[in-house]
Amino acid sequence: MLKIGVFGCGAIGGEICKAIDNGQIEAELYAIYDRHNESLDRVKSSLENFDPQIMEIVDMVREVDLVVECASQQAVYEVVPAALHAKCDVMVVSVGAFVDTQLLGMAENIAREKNCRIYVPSGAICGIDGLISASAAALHSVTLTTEKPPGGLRGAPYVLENNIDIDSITGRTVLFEGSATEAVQSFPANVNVAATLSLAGIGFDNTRVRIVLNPALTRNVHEITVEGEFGRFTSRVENVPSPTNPKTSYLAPLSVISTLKKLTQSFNVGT
Ligand SMILES: NC(=O)C1=CN([C@@H]2O[C@H](COP(=O)(O)OP(=O)(O)OC[C@H]3O[C@@H](n4cnc5c(N)ncnc54)[C@H](OP(=O)(O)O)[C@@H]3O)[C@@H](O)[C@H]2O)C=CC1
Ligand SMILES: O=C([O-])CC(=O)C(=O)O
Repeated sequence: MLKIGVFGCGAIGGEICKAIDNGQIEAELYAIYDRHNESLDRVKSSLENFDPQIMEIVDMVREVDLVVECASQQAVYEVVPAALHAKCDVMVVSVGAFVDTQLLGMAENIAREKNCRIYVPSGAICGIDGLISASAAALHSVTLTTEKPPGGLRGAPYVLENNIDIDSITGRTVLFEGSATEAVQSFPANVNVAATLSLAGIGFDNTRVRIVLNPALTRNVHEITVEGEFGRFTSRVENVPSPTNPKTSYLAPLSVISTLKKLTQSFNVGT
């Protein structure tokens, strides 16, 4: 049975652990880690069938077959090289870290050398399957409009650096327009989806991103438009936010769970 380690036990990590524990994913939850003991305790007490060991990443990668990073962009720098050097596969959720071309190149090189896999789930967006299919021919443009209520954007570096008082904004307001490169650096915990789109499509510099604050919303909305030789598609998802982290949509952990299920199933549907 696939031995999994989960690095980061917040909104996403907690759901993944539960899905392994209740048998939705046929794997062993071998190890977990988080920098907060309360998060580790919360996850452990939610489990009925597994009693994972708490392990720092250096020890975790020696024991498991796959590490799931669901912590932060900063954690990707620690988790991905450690896993790959130890010949351990890795699934990355804080995908925005891959805007760093040195990190991305290094990860690809080590993975090739060690014959390991790096998995990036679709996360909180719909349409990655179509974009990947379309990318087999020429792509002309990829754009993402992310629209969130204040809780989904509060605390982002861009908001803090520009002294934007998001709680005083009463109407729908475009906060940011630019490349995915700038977007994932300015909103590292809000638009990792822009990085996933960039990696699947035409790269970080060519993927256009608009971030909109909408106090009237209760959901996190991501709308994607792709144009290319195949034609044109638009996908729109109205995501229920996670109860413990309003920045994170519930679809994100579901996407990780489904990607993990794919690894353990013999029959797989979708691009
Ligand atoms: N690809 C996608 O579509 C999506 C990606 N994400 C990203 O996924 C990641 C996880 O999201 P979510 O579960 O909601 O986040 P949470 O904040 O709920 O949980 C993450 C946990 O990991 C901890 N953590 C962060 N960095 C480290 C580290 N270096 N070492 C140890 N523990 C660490 C956090 O601590 P602390 O609070 O102190 O940082 C927190 O306890 C985030 O980076 C988020 O931006 C989210 C939604 C969609
Ligand atoms: O969960 C979402 O809606 C998107 C998100 O936070 C991210 O991509 O970082």
